[in-house]
Amino acid sequence: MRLPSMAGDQDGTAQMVQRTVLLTGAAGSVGQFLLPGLSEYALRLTDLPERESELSHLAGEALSTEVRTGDLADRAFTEGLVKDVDTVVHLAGNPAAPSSWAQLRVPNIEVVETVLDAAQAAGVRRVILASSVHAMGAYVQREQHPVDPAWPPSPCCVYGATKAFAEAIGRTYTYRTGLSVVCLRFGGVQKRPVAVGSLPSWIAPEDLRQLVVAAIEADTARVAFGVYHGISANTRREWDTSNAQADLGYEPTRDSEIFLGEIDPDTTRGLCPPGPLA
Ligand SMILES: NC(=O)c1ccc[n+]([C@@H]2O[C@H](COP(=O)([O-])OP(=O)(O)OC[C@H]3O[C@@H](n4cnc5c(N)ncnc54)[C@H](O)[C@@H]3O)[C@@H](O)[C@H]2O)c1
Ligand SMILES: O=C(O)[C@H]1O[C@@H](O)[C@H](O)[C@@H](O)[C@@H]1O
Repeated sequence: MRLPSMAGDQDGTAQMVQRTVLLTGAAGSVGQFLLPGLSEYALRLTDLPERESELSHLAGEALSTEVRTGDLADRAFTEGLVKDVDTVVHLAGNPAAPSSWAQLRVPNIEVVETVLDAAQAAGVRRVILASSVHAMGAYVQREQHPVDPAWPPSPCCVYGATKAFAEAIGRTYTYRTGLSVVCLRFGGVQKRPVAVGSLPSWIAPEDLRQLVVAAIEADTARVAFGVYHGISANTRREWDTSNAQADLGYEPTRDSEIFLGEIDPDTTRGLCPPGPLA
């Protein structure tokens, strides 16, 4: 599958241009599942300096893959990183739920603002934010589902609240600057679900790749801003993905149910029950 974008030449002739996609947090768990789906793009992979060897390994021999390491909290580094980029797929952050505000403030709040600000200043077309079902986890914990992505955020933990904030600041950037922002609320990104409790919110690597490519490719005139649940076609799903189908053409193909007979019988969901904040 080729995914070219069309751009006008100076003489008016249409030309195929390969998009440059910046993947942050590329050495992380989601990044490694996602990368094989992005082979049609010119890629810029980034992560912290201590992950440089993993990044170089991931980049392999591919000529169109560039590696840059640094801390996204460093504004000057991030400003340089987003130059000449078409789409930022922003995965970097602290994915641990529950975590304390002190552990989340910089990676999940300040870095998001830095990335959005640098991206809009550099003329980036779209930023895709890795959000989470934890932004809506309290609905599921109260058995209110399927969760409609248009409902107000109802985080089950501070981690989920940082994701809801990221969605809100993303929407602010779209409104004020025209930067397109697409927020994908991933469920559990795993090769296979680990327990019965994670069957409803599993997203298979294949569906993750399809969803992110669809989010990169969606026309900005149609989708300036959007929030979508990133979940496979699970028999037990508690997350409405119909707007992802309507807006992005997302057609998940995997169902966690096929693993039922071979996983841990624990029915605890990955979401956070009420209790102390962290
Ligand atoms: N793993 C899941 O199932 C899941 C589900 C929902 C949402 N998410 C979200 O997806 C994203 C990726 O999650 P993951 O599981 O791959 O996490 P991960 O911890 O495996 O990877 C995150 C990466 O971000 C990098 N990073 C963190 N702070 C950084 C900074 N200041 N500058 C540069 N790099 C930095 C880390 O070094 C790491 O490699 C996160 O935003 C997470 O909240 C993950
Ligand atoms: O980061 C997250 O949001 C994810 O964390 C994982 O541990 C959970 O299994 C998954 O359900 C979450 O969606």
